[in-house]
Amino acid sequence: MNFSYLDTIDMSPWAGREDPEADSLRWHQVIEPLQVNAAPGVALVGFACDAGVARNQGRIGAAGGPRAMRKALASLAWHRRSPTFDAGDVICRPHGADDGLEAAQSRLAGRVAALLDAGHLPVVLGGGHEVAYGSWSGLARHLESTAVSGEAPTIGIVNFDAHFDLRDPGRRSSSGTPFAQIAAECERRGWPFRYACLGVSRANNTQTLFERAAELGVLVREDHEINAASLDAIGGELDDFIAGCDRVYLTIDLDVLPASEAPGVSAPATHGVSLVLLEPLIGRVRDSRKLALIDLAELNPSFDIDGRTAKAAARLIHHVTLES
Ligand SMILES: N=CN[C@@H](CCC(=O)O)C(=O)O
Ligand SMILES: [Mn+2]
Ligand SMILES: [Mn+2]
Repeated sequence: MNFSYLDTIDMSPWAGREDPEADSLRWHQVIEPLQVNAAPGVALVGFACDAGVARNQGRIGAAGGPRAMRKALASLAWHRRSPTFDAGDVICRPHGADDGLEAAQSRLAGRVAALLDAGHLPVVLGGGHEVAYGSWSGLARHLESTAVSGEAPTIGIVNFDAHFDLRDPGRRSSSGTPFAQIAAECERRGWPFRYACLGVSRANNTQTLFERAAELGVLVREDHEINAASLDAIGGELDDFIAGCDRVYLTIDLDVLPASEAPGVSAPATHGVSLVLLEPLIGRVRDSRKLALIDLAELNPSFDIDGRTAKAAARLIHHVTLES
């Protein structure tokens, strides 16, 4: 692992309220900058990038997502036991006419793979949903290097999203293409492609995307299907999906939340799936013991209202990293 970046980790977002009473710690008082040979724990990595959103004709600003998520997380109460680290940012920088997206995704993959090799649970803070291709590539790199020769790992992708993000990458990938890119990469490697996309808005995904999802055998649940009455049944489907996978990659596009709960995204959802419904489903993924990697995408602080979306993201990070 190349640890040269460890000296540059910016801990300035980790500040906030301090209570004088005992057992009153908050995230900012516990989180540490990642060190070489640190004990395995949760490792936060920022992906400061919205080049994929720009390519996808979206509202840019997601590059500010990692800092806003850290600041929202800083003051949340600490209820964990194992260590938590800030593993710095991967920053997407243009080089001349190149917006730098592929290079940034590749650097993210390297960092995620190294964190996994060191036994950490990476939580990647996006960034547009182009983060997913970098995140998954890191897990793939890690599994490749640890797998018994010739064995194809079954990575289950659980995506909470109003969108499939299965657009044809054609000549240019974007925030709308990561799962099509991963499907193609799985095919190239002879690996199974297992994808669950929950919270999809029919009104915001074309017929072609629904057809592609069907061809790829995607487990789909639309936004309006996820309600209090269906929650247990959909949770059961999720459990069955996970049972068929070796490891799970959980990716949360914050635009799965209703626009009132998450206004600070590129493409706010008119219907969405409320946090109240999302949390129990995410809890099932967490408790599966197969969760290897998490990312949160599309937080765009420039469109947020009163930090609502950043707070929702922080709450989800808190929830998904809770120990039983
Ligand atoms: N990350 C994905 N984005 C959506 C954007 C949709 C929109 O802008 O309305 C997609 O490509 O489908
Ligand atoms: Mn989306
Ligand atoms: Mn998405």
